[in-house]
Amino acid sequence: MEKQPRLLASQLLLKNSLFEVSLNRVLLTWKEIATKKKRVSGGIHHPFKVGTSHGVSVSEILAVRELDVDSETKDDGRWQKMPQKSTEAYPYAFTVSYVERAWQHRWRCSDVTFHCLEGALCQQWVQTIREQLTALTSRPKHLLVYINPYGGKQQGERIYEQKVAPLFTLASISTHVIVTEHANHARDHLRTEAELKKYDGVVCVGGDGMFSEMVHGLVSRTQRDNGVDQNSPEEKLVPCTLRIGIIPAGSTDCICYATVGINDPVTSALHIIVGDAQPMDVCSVHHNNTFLRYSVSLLGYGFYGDVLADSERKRWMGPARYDFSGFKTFLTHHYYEGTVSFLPATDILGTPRDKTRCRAGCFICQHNGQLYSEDHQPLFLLPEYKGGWRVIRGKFLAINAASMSCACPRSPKGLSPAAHLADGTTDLILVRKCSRFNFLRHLLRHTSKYDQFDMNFVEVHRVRRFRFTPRYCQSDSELDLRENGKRLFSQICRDHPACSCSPAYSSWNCDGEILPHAAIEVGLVRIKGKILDENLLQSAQTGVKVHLPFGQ
Ligand SMILES: CCCCCCCCCCCCC/C=C/[C@@H](O)[C@H](CO)NC(=O)CCCCCCCCCCCCCCC
Ligand SMILES: Nc1ncnc2c1ncn2[C@@H]1O[C@H](COP(=O)(O)OP(=O)(O)OP(=O)(O)O)[C@@H](O)[C@H]1O
Ligand SMILES: [Ca+2]
Repeated sequence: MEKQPRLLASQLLLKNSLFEVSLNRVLLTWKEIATKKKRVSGGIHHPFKVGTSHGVSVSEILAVRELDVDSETKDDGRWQKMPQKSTEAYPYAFTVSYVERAWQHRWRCSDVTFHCLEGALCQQWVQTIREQLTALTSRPKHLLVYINPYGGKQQGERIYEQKVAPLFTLASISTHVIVTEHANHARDHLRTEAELKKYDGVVCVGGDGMFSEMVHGLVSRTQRDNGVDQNSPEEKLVPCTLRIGIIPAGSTDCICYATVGINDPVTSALHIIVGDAQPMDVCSVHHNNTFLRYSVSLLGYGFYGDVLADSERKRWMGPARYDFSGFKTFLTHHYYEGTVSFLPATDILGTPRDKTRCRAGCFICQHNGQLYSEDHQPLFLLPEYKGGWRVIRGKFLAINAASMSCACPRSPKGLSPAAHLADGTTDLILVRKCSRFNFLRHLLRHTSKYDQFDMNFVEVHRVRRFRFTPRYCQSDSELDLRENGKRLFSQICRDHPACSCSPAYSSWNCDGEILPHAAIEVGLVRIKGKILDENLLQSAQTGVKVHLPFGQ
């Protein structure tokens, strides 16, 4: 790395030892200097350096503050005792709070306090570090925060107040906090009312459902403001300018886990404070040219649709509802007949079976995402383009489209471990009808190092678009799916009295929400605008940026 010119360098006291402390535009470093003298040839005494050098990147400094010179000082509501020696000889002090990397992708806030001989020097340090922080333009200063008090274990408000708000205050971030009063409160507020110009980002405290509300609110608002019709699957969307941060307080927290690597509120708050960003693929889901929803993680029909439908009735159980409904759905072992058509992504690097894992600054995302968002009309969108689409008919236990790995605490590697966060593709996983035993083997592999796709009843394709039509597709006005499903189920079973038939329809699980149609068309959202530089590319790829990178 190019050597940066020093902004400041001083000998300061830290925990009663003398340190050489130095700041340039990139790094703050401190290294201990021994106080005892070492005898060298010729009888000259030199101070010698001991201990290792410590360093923190300026981009990961959260705050700096001066301490009072009195022996007891009040700071941040906590009374602190100054070390005896420092108050005598080094009576001025400042504290730097910074990000420390802990175990398994966790980030923590650490403090280091340096003591100075003179007040002017102390102030110079504080002021210079503050200037460095102000120059970091990607950091948010004003955030709009939505808390779902009923997500996950219903701890959203407590998590925010105890773990997140103090960190935002420390980093001088002002917030406007809204505790939601009903489902879709955050979505509708973002879509219609929120004064978005006042903020540098929006934050949700909750699970994947809350994140989905933020995506729908922000994307819809941006399209409406720019006159874009979301009902047309071919329409390019205008990218959102605000980033979305997630503080995990849900049941699955798959978006958070798959982007940051852990569902830990403090880690997420620190990523938000330092202004980290990660673009994300968004799929649009349509039914007969009518827009239904966006999806960023899982679109699942069959197993995951049935688990969700059953678990919604057991919200009172909290996160355990998924295990209960998962077990029950596993035992029912329903399969569903239908046709899946898909457009494989042929022009890309990587496959769903390779060993690469998506990380912050992922090369594959940059390469493939760019291909997808460039301002030319891809061949497959031309009306005369017939080639390339593949059609598979069959009986499926599960049809899953994972636009990201969908890693979560239940499955740390996720539904599709090699899926990419922002490559403009989704991994379409087809699990055909098989025995319960084989399906259990497949499920179990999500929790181990073994490949869940290496089974003859499972196939996986990296796709740009796909369609699903259930076999017993009734008229397009299959609006009340559940009613139709029941009617059809009883009709089929009357036709085959001795069988243990599956119902004709499952439901689509779209990021944890049930969709009202079984027949759907899905495509990766394309974004308007030319790509001018790296930064624009980041947001242009996908339209949605979260505050969270992975792999640090
Ligand atoms: C034997 C253990 C096998 C464990 C297999 C675990 C695979 C787990 C894969 C999880 C994938 C999550 C994808 C994320 C989807 C989110 O957009 C969505 C909203 O939050 N969450 C869910 O729909 C929530 C979906 C939650 C699904 C949980 C499924 C649990 C299956 C349990 C099966 C037990 C069979 C036991 C037989 C003895
Ligand atoms: N005040 C509220 N009352 C009832 N429901 C709400 C409220 N605020 C938000 N919701 C809805 O609660 C649903 C679940 O929220 P959330 O995603 O935060 O938690 P979860 O479902 O437990 O977690 P996960 O999505 O990770 O499985 C969302 O669909 C959201 O629309
Ligand atoms: Ca993807």
